Amino acid sequence: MATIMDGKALAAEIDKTTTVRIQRLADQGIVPGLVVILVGDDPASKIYVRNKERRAKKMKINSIVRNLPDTISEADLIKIIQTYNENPTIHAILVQLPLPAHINEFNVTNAIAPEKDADGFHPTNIGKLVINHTEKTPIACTPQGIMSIFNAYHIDLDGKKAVVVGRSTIVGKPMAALLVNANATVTVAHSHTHNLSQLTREADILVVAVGIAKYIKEADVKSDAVVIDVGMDRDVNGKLVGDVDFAEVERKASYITPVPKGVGPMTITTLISQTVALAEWSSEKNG
Ligand SMILES: Nc1nc2c(c(=O)[nH]1)N[C@@H](CN(C=O)c1ccc(C(=O)N[C@@H](CCC(=O)O)C(=O)O)cc1)CN2
Ligand SMILES: [Mg+2]
Repeated sequence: MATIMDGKALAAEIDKTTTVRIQRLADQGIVPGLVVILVGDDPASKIYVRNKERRAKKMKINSIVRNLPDTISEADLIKIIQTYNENPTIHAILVQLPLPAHINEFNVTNAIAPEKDADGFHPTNIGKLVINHTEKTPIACTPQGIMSIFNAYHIDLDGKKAVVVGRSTIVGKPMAALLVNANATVTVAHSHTHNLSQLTREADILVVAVGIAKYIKEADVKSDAVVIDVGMDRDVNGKLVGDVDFAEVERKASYITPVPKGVGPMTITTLISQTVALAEWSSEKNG
C-alpha cells in the first residue's frame, strides 16, 4: 500500500514558518496586503475565495476581497487592478479564475504588476519559470505546492520519468516547467493525447489534473509510481473525489495524495507564503 502524502499536515507545518515571517515583517511595521478579485458568482470560486480570505485573516495578512459583477467590462476590471498596482499597502493581487467568457484571461493577468502577481500567472513570471530564473519569482501556487510535497517526502525527481496529465496555465504547464527544472524527463498529456494509458503506465511521477472523477485506474499506473491527484470532482453520490481512483491506485503506487487533504490545502498555503514573499521582496527593494 502506498504512503499517503498528507497535504493538510504539511500545509499546517509551512503555515508555522510563514507565521514567523509575518511577525518579522510586523516588527518592521509591514503588514502583507493581498487583494482577491472575484468576478461574478460562480459557487465553487466563491468557496475558494472565502477560504483564501479566512486563511489570510487567520494569519494576520491584510486581505481585501473585491466582489465584482459578471457584467463588468474587461477595461473596468483592468482599471481596478491598476489602482492596486499603484497602492503601496498591497503586495499581492489575485484574480480568481475562471473569468466570465467576455473577459480575456491573458489581458487581465498581464495587467497585474509582475512584482504583485500572487498567482505567478503573469507572462513575465511564467517566462522566468520556463527559463529557470526562479529566484524572487512568484510561481503558480498549485504546482509550487506539489513541489513542496515532493520535497517534504524526499521524492527524488532527478532523471525520473514524469507525466503531467493536463495542460492548463494554472497547473499543467507550470508543473511541467518545475519538473523539467528539477531534472525530470517530462511528458505533458492532454485531451488530444493518443494512448494515454500507455504513457501514464511509464511514469515514475504521475501528476493528474484532468477534472474527470476517478479517471486514472490501477491499470494506468506503474508499480511504485508517485501519484499526485490535482482533481476535485464529485462522484455519483456528490462526494468530493479526485481524478485518480484512490482505492485502486493506492494498492499499486508507492506514494499518493488523497482528495481532499492532499494538493488542495497546499495551494492556499503556498498562496499565503507567496504573498508574504512578495511583501518581503518589496521591502528589500525599497530598503
Ligand atoms: N487565480 C486562481 N484561480 C484558481 C486557482 C488558482 O490557483 N488561482 N486554482 C483553482 C481553485 N483553487 C484556488 O483558487 C483551489 C481549489 C481547491 C482548494 C482546496 O483546498 N481544496 C480542498 C477541498 C475543498 C472542498 O472541500 O471543496 C482539498 O483538496 O482538500 C484550494 C484552492 C481554480 N482557480
Ligand atoms: Mg474568458
